[in-house]
Amino acid sequence: MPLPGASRPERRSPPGFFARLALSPRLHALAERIPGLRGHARSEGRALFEMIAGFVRSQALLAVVELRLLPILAESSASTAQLSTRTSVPEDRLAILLQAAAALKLVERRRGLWRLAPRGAAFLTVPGLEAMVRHHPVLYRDLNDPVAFFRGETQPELAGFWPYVFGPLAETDAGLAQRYSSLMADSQALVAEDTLRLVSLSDARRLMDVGGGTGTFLRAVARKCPELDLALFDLPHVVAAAPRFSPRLAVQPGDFRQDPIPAGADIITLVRILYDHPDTTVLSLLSAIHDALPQGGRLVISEPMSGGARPDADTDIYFAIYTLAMCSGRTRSPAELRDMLVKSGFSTISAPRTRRPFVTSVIEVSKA
Ligand SMILES: C[S@@+](CC[C@H](N)C(=O)[O-])C[C@H]1O[C@@H](n2cnc3c(N)ncnc32)[C@H](O)[C@@H]1O
Repeated sequence: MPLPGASRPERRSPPGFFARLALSPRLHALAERIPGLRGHARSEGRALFEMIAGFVRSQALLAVVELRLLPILAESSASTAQLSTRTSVPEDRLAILLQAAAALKLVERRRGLWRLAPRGAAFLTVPGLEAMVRHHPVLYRDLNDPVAFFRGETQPELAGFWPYVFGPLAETDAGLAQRYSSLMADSQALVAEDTLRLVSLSDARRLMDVGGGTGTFLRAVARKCPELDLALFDLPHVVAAAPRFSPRLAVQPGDFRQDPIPAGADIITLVRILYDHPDTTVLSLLSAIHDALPQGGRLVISEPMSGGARPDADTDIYFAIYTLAMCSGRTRSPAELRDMLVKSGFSTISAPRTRRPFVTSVIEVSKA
C-alpha cells in the first residue's frame, strides 16, 4: 500500500487489439494481399496522408481566396495566362495552384480554360466561409510551434484578437470591428438555420438572445416567428450598432459578467457564447439565466460541442484548438454542459441535437 504522499505507480495498459495488430509490419504486408483488408488498409493510409498534408490544403485554399480566383472565375472562364495577368502570379506557379484547386474540386478545366466547379460555387455562396478562411492566418501563426503552444509556452495572438474586435479597443478601429463583426454575422446564418430547425418556438412569447451581437440570430427568429417579442442583450458598444429592425425588438445593453440578466423572457438563447468563457463565468451566467427565467421557461444553448467520449473530427480538432488559442474558454461536450447546468439549478435537460456538428449542436433545458 503506498504511503500517504508517495506517488502512485502510473496505471499502464497495452494498446487495444486492433491497434496491436496495426503495429505489426507483417500485418500491413498481409493486408495488401487480402481483398477485404486491402480496401481498409488503403483508406487508413489515405486518412493518415490527409492528416499529414492538411495544412498545405488550407494554405492553398487561402491563396485561392486571397487571389480572388473563385470570384474571377464566377464571372467567366479563363486561361492560366489570363489569370496570371489578373493575379500577378507567374504563369508556371499559378498553374500549380490551379491544379491544386482543381484537386480540391473548387475549379475545373475544360478545353484549356479554367472555370468554377460546383464546390467552388458553394464556397462563394455559403455566407461567412471566405471571411473565415481570411481570418485563419492568426490561428495558423499561433500553431507555428505546436509543441510550445500545447505546453502553454506561447502567447497566442488569438487571445487578443476577439477581445480586440469586440472590446473597447474596437472603437478605435471601426474598420476591423466591422470586418469581424460581419464574419460573426455571416457565419451566423448557418447556425441560426440549424438552431431554428432543432428548436420549437411555437409556445414561446418573448425570446431573449444573450450575447446576441448585432441581432443577426434574432432577425432569423423574427422571420420564422413574426409574432414573438424579442430582446437583445449584449455589451453596450455592441448593441449600439444593432439595427432596430422590428417594433417587437427591445435592446437591453449589459455585461453578463457583472449585471443580472433581465427578466421577462420565457425563452433565452445562448448562441456561440459559452465556449468563449471560462467555467466560472459560464456557471455564474447559467445561474443568472436560471434566476431570470419563469417556471417552465427554457434555455437553448447552441454552439459547436466536443464529441466527449466519442471524439468528433471537426469539433475536437478545429473548435477545441481554436478556443484553446483564445485562452479564455473551451469547447465543451454535452456531458460537461449538462453538469454545469445541473450545478446552476436546471434539472430537465434535453439530449444534444445536431444536423451538422461543425455548424452547431443544441441543448435545451427548462426551469422546473
Ligand atoms: C462569439 S460572439 C457570438 C455572437 C452571436 N451570438 C453569434 O452567434 O453570432 C460573442 C458575443 O458575446 C458578447 N459578449 C461577450 N462578453 C459579453 C458580456 N460580458 N456580456 C454581454 N455580452 C458579451 C460579444 O459582444 C459577442 O457579441
